Amino acid sequence: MAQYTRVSGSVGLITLQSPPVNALSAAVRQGIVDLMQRALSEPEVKSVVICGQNGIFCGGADIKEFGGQMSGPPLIPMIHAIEAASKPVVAAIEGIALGGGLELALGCHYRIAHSKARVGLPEVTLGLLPGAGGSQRLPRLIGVPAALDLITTGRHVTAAEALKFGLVDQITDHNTVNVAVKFAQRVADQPLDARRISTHPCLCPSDVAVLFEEVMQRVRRTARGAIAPIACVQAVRAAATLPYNQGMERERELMATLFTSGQARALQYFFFAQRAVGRWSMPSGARWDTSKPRPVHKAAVIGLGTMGRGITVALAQAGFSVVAVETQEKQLMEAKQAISGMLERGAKRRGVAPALDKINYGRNIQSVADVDLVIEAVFEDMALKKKVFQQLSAVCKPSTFLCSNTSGLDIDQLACQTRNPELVVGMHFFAPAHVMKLLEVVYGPKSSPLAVATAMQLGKKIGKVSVAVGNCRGFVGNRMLKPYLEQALFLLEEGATPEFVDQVLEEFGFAMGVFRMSDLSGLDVGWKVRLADGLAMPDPTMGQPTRLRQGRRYSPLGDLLCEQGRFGQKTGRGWYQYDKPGSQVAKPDPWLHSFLDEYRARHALVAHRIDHQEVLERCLYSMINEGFRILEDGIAAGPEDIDVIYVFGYSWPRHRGGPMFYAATVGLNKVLERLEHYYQAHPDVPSLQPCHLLRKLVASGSPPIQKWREVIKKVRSQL
Ligand SMILES: CC/C=C/CC(=O)SCCNC(=O)CCNC(=O)[C@H](O)C(C)(C)COP(=O)(O)OP(=O)(O)OC[C@H]1O[C@@H](n2cnc3c(N)ncnc32)[C@H](O)[C@@H]1OP(=O)(O)O
Repeated sequence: MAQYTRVSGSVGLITLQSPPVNALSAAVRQGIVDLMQRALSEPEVKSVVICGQNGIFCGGADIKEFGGQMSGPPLIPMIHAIEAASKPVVAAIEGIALGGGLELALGCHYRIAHSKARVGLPEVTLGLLPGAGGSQRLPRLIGVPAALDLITTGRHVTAAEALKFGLVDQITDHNTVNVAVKFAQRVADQPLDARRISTHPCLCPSDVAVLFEEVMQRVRRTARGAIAPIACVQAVRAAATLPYNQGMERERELMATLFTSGQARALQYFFFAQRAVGRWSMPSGARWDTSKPRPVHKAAVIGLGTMGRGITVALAQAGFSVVAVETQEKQLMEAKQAISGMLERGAKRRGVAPALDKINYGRNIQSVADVDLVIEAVFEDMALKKKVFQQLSAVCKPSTFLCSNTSGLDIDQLACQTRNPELVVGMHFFAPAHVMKLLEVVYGPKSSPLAVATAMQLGKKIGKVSVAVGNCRGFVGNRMLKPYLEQALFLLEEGATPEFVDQVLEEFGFAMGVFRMSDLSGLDVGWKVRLADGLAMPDPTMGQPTRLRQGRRYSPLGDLLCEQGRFGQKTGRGWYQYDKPGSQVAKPDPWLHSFLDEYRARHALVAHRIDHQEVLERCLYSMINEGFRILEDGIAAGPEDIDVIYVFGYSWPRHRGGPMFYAATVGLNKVLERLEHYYQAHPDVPSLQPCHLLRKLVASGSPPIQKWREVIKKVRSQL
């Protein structure tokens, strides 16, 4: 909807009204069309101002409308009509002008923005391009290089930056609508021809062809298979090389391809999934909207290794007072230096003062007595963590929340060490903790909704996308990673090379294939866990068959590498070789290939040709199958939780929506059929056995992902 009022006698004020972000729904578009006609037909009205209610100009097209039949007046002619109007039209931009919202403003003759407003064309993040003339008007207004930057990245810019670009005409600290109304009065009689951006020439730098080539190469390199960024470059190239009308035609063609693409569907699903994870629930029925968090003013971090340092930085940067504890003097000094460096670099990037004074360092756990929340980040060892939790429980005030940054240990066992187990939750950060967006908030059987709500809110305050998950080995992310890693090793045993497996996964869109990723993380991390679990055998003569554990197939390949001291990048050798320890450039290693040949010969394994399809299906479907088990067990409340965890924590390509959305795209019956096929071929690999929920969903006619929760609920109620 939109509302019309006449202000100061001669200005027609059109206010967009569509909470929460005044998106351009069919009703809003109809309102704009009707009210523009009214303003133009009223002789007393000399100029028009367009604004949005509640301090928000416009969040762009209504994304909810994209899935269905589009109705109402289309955006392009609506914006053309505004630009062609015979009376000056001024956009009063408060809050945000994004996507179609900014395109609407670009159709206006003038743009006045509040100093706190942000503008941008984020369509690329939804698998689209600015298809309402934005790709043609923006380069005409601010030049090709700046337009390419904004359109291919989708980044939001501040009003100050927008003014520098010439994207807005004026910024104000006062009431933007009042300022815009006065401005509209002043320009009422001004000629409009020069204000119609579509009539401007597109000014290009002399080396524009080189610029497009460079940008296209960069975009292809970073897009990981996403098509929208490439189409964005093509659209801006059309603006730079074609007359406006032909450029618009090219924009339309490119948009038509994107609009119906699977990638756009995946990205739009992901947009809503990201927001859905904030509406968490627990199997007990506790929910985000009925559980109030308690404010946290002062926090503590125990253990200043890599994770503890990152967590301390994240907390301090968000304005929390932090007590950072490390019992070893040398470690403490090193950590202090590293944390200060991280804070200084971060502050320099953001143009603010480093939050060094937010942190108090200490070696004594007694110093956390008065904090509201503690995040334990000591070494991943249950006995050590239990000891720390006992100490914390004795030292801290009774109301302190005690959180563990474990990546997969049992939260309940830690809770049992404390006086108030209901205040214990897991807060699983991802390395580097001050950079990575994901936080798994893990509730155990005793965790209270208050503790979950508080950890979720803290996560939000430090800029994380927080997902509440249940307590099980590896939680969601690492639990699903296990079958994926396992399949990758089995593929090596059967004839593949690390390079081939990685190439297939990287072509799929992962930032790194499984072996390059393992080399980066360090092969010794998983090895230590397997040793502790009695899976990796330090001595091969100890009796267990080498490739079998508890009746299941097991690959000792990773253990054998570690026994040779090959821990990955840090030792200069792992699944690949590196020029020197710490180097990041992975090169195929002939030693490893001979090692695999010898290994296969020793175990009478006949290498066979493994193709792309087999690598993808075995690695991804085994992981997806575990995802269905996680849903069945109630560890994740819905598929969105899993997808958000995988995109933000495990570099799953966002334009494929996440593993569960991908399964829906492939077709659940196909995933089931292929898992059955592989399970038949490998009956000693239980992770390939299709789980009950997957079968149930297929039997229910493979409903769309938005309806899975209903089936999950039924399956759980039958357990
Ligand atoms: C014909 C095709 C033309 C396409 C051109 C386009 O315009 S495409 C759309 C371009 N616009 C965007 O990409 C903006 C998307 N929105 C955001 O980036 C953010 O929501 C925001 C506007 C910056 C606000 O962020 P904030 O953190 O304050 O709130 P939320 O993100 O939680 O959003 C609040 C609720 O609003 C819903 N919502 C936001 N934008 C849209 C939108 N464009 N269409 C529909 N709904 C939108 C969002 O889903 C939240 O709803 P909940 O029900 O609360 O989850």
